[in-house]
Amino acid sequence: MSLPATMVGCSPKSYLTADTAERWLDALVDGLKRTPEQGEGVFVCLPAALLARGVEMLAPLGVVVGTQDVSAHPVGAFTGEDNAELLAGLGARLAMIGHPERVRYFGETPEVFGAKARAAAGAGIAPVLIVGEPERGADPERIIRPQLDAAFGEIAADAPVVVAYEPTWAIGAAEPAPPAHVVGVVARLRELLADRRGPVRVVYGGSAGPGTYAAIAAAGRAAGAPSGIPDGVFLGRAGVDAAGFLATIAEVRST
Ligand SMILES: O=C(CO)COP(=O)(O)O
Repeated sequence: MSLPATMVGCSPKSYLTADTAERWLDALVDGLKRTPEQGEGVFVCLPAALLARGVEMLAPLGVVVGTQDVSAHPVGAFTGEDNAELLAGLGARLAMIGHPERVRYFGETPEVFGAKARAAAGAGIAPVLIVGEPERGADPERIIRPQLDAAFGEIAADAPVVVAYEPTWAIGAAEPAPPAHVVGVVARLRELLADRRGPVRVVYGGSAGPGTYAAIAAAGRAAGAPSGIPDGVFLGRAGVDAAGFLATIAEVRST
């Protein structure tokens, strides 16, 4: 599977209901249809219950649709689970793995993340690996290396992956991580990812919204570090507001 060169996306987490999801999808379709690029370079990671509807509405515009989770288990007697074959068959091309909210609220471990990455990649779904240090001031590389290893130990070197740098301390925060910090970590991440043989994209997430990508890109240029500029941003709250998501998409496309 190929990945778009630029990737600007949203995980609406568990903010949506049946009604608000329909309005959100309608507003995205409407906004994207007004742009020449339509859904090119846009991705969404939806709750599994909204996957089929999201694919139906957004995939025709070229939006890459994925999920926020994937079962670590195969097809079989695992009540409540959404196996990777099922998700892939419904049109999922991405699956988020390793989000700190999965650790905090659901007790997921690096072993579980590895098993989920294996299941996703085995079904042709690109893992969106969420990595980042838990506290402000912690050494990002010391944390990120084992996070990457947990997944890369389980998937082929040529499997496509998206790496979302999301420092835990910047998720659900008042502001995103400082742009210069993001540039430094993303530049190092690209070095750590250099031996991947398949497509790799690096995005930034954590209180991102309109203005975040432009600020990071400006910091990367000012530092003379183009490799520190991510391939896009990954929104949570700010993207649940369709206007905020569309504004961010326009900004990334024009930066
Ligand atoms: O966790 C996130 C995306 O996965 C980001 O969430 P917020 O943008 O709401 O901080």
